[in-house]
Amino acid sequence: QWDAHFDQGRSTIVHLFEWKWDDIAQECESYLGPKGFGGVQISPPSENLVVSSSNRPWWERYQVVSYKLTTRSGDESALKSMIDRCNAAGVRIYADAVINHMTGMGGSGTAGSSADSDNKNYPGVPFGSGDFHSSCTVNNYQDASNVRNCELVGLKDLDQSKDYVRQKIVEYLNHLVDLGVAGFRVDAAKHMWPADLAAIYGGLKDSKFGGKPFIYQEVIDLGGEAVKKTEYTQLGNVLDFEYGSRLGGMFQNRDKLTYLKNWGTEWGLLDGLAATCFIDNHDNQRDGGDGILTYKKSKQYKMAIAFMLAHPYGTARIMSSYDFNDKDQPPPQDSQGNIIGAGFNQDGTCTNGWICEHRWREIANMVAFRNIALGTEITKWWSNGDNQIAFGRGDKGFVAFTQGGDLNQGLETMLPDGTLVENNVCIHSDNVANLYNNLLYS
Ligand SMILES: O=C(/C=C/c1ccc(O)c(O)c1)N[C@@H](Cc1ccc(O)cc1)C(=O)NCCCOc1c(-c2ccc(O)c(O)c2)oc2cc(O)cc(O)c2c1=O
Ligand SMILES: [Ca+2]
Repeated sequence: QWDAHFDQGRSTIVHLFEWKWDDIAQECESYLGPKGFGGVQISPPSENLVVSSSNRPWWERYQVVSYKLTTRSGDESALKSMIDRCNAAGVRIYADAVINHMTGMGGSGTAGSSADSDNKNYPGVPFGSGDFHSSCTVNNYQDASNVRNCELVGLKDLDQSKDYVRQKIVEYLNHLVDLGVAGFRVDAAKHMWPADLAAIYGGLKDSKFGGKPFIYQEVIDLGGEAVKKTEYTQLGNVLDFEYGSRLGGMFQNRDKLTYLKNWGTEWGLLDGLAATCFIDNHDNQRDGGDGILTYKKSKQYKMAIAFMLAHPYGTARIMSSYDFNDKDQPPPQDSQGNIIGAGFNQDGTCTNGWICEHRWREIANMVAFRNIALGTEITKWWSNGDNQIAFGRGDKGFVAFTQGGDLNQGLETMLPDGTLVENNVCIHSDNVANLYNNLLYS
């Protein structure tokens, strides 16, 4: 459950948030495969409530109505076709699995199923009131039972201790394994008991790539709560929210870059073998506060992403967003509520309101850097004791970062003599000229 099943020489996941299946298939073949991406995290493929009242907000995809595979991203045949095309391009697919709850609102879903949330009745599965916890509210993060056994913001809370509930969830996840997914991002894992998740993961078929599907669990733990991220690491990987929070601070001058010399578990991060790391995600890029770097602060964001991809720690995931101003804003859509996918400029950047961070040169090239450096450790760490650092990865690559003015320094590397195939990349932040070298040697 800790193995992402990446194709040989690939290592990074991109979250193509709210993309349609047909567009993902095309992106796998035309960009992600050729550029060496390892996998795509897709939005929840399960039927969700149509929330017209708020103009189809992004979070409607987390309002589960049934496990039927029809959403605004496409239907089951489009999903199957996309998975096959991406796997053929060397790009794995990880499905966002929303299995803690069902929608907290009544109405109908993207596959036409009805949801009667007041009576906890979801005929599309089917689930009935006996399959849910009582309707207490999650309101005390100091009480682990409250967090697991009550309703998160009104979402009806499934009781995964029940055999029937486990069976329906396992059936859903195994259906996706049959379609060829390589694993799952487990939404709101913090709100489910590790023992129940263990039983569910235990029921999963082996992936088509051999061994259990890759599991990476969303456990929002920034310290101070009863539920700990370490409770889930023996079940699979865990998305470490401290990673993006701490690194986002470092690349906003919160502290001196020199302190990144021991970046990893000494900073309170999970063991790298159990950690899926990221700078921002679909939720905290909207309401994570200023400490979370996003595409909106592109200079610092690119530096933080570059550091994440240059450093050997964890399994890296990058966010690919659409532009938004208010936190509920839906993906680009037409008047009928159909998602309008990205278009592409001559230079490969995206149009139609999509940011496509994964196509930014500095990010895409560092995805390649990470692949080239696989299996190597940090070598030749250098710092000026303040806000300038540099390090190599074995004899495969070398990077330098500065938040303290131009870096004029001879740097010792283990790189063989060779020709520079990528020139320097200068990132000019608001205050000082930052230079980070993205040196790729053939
Ligand atoms: O902002 C949102 C949605 C956020 C969200 C969605 C998916 C995620 O994976 C996530 O991490 C957050 N939702 C809006 C709108 C909303 C949605 C549903 C609802 O019943 C009420 C309001 C909102 O204002 N939500 C309240 C604050 C965010 O509280 C949510 C959390 C959450 C936040 C902080 C935590 O420490 C934590 O453990 C859980 O997880 C969700 C998971 C879901 O699967 C669906 C959800 O609606 C939510 C979710 O509302
Ligand atoms: Ca729960």
